[in-house]
Amino acid sequence: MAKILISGGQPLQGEVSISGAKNAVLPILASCLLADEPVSIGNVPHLHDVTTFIELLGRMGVRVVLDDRMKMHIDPRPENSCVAPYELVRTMRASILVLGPLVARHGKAEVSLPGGCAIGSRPVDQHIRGLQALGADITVENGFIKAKAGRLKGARIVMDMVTVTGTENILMAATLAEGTTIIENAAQEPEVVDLAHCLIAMGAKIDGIGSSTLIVEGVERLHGAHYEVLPDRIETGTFLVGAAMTGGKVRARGARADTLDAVLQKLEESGAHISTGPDWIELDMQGRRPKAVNLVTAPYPAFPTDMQAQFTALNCVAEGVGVITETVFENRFMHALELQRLGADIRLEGNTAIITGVPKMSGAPIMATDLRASACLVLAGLVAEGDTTVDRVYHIDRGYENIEEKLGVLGARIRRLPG
Ligand SMILES: CC(=O)N[C@H]1[C@@H](OP(=O)(O)OP(=O)(O)OC[C@H]2O[C@@H](n3ccc(=O)[nH]c3=O)[C@H](O)[C@@H]2O)O[C@H](CO)[C@@H](O)[C@@H]1O
Ligand SMILES: C=C(OP(=O)(O)O)C(=O)O
Repeated sequence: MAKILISGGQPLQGEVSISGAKNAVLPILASCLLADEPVSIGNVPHLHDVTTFIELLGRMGVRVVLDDRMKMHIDPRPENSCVAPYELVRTMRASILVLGPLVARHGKAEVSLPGGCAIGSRPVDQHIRGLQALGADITVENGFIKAKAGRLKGARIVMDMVTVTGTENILMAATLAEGTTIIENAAQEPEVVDLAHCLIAMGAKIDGIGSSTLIVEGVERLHGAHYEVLPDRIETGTFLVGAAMTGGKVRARGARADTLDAVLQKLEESGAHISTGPDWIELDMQGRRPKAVNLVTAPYPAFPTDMQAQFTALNCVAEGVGVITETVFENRFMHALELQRLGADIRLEGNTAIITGVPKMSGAPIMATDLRASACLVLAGLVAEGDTTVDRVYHIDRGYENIEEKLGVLGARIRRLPG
């Protein structure tokens, strides 16, 4: 299994370009199943999850071609199967996003239950309930969600909790339903907004984008379109935290500051100087050690759970005591044990981590348990004295494009050791 080796101690300095957002491109790829013409997508990140999603679309007979300008062309027309098999779904939860489009356009879908993962149980009851409200007949049998429907019918759906992919699945299905669908307590994440804009480019009628109430007027068909994916706010935040932890100065190019308010606010609280432009964000720590920050994760626009692990790493080497509370997933502190192996002082109390910053951590072999945990361990390796090897880096490849190359350009001493 490949590992990443980091020799700590170098401040991150320079410019890094930000890739398209994983959590936007995956629902956008799923939305192509709704169209009856080819769709092209730009700013597609090279990620393991994208490859898996393309394989999943391929199993459904969808043709996906990458042109020489790195635009992806997706032709959904030769559909011949509506099954998302376990071996693909189990490696990527976002596979559940084919459920809404398949049932809306083809009136049938069989999607393997995604199951639990390292960060929590992650049920899909809200996806199922929402699609049932639109008229789909859904059963769960032999580990598969089996859905059948005629043309879906618009409905008012109040989500029990804010769910990102749940909102996306229902939103996509509602675009082809007859009549009006109102989704209350909808997720407001920038990736949901990006999906809505892509659906509009394909001919959907959606109001309330970016708010907690989405109103969808169903249309007969969605047509082809071209869409450019939003820059990845979590990748951006990860590099900025790296700069803050190492006392460095980094400019993230192709980044969107307006999607990162809560994160930038916490970085400023940690002592960083932040400047922004229309498509860049610069963080300057001026060689200082960060100050510890307190934060609570919650749905957008509050602090994102996908940045929690990275800030846990920052607090490990900060001045003072930082308290981090995770409210979105029930088991998202797996990185704490690994950080302790590097010498971090972390006390876990239920869904809260109390972190007392230490002046120095020291390198050790550590193991990634999930995507953002692996990013946090790489960041910790950048400041730990000596060598850190992070094992199971396949997690990081799910969501970060060329992370070791990008960090290398910023001056980190990092390389991949083949498995
Ligand atoms: C591909 C993608 O976009 N992944 C993101 C998405 O995951 P994902 O969409 O899976 O996360 P959700 O927003 O659905 O989860 C939020 C909470 O709702 C619960 N829940 C969700 C659905 C449901 O039917 N029932 C239920 O109980 C979950 O267990 C969790 O506690 O949003 C998360 C929260 O911002 C991010 O961490 C993930 O990176
Ligand atoms: C949890 C994440 O992704 P996923 O929902 O795809 O597991 C993430 O991006 O941090």
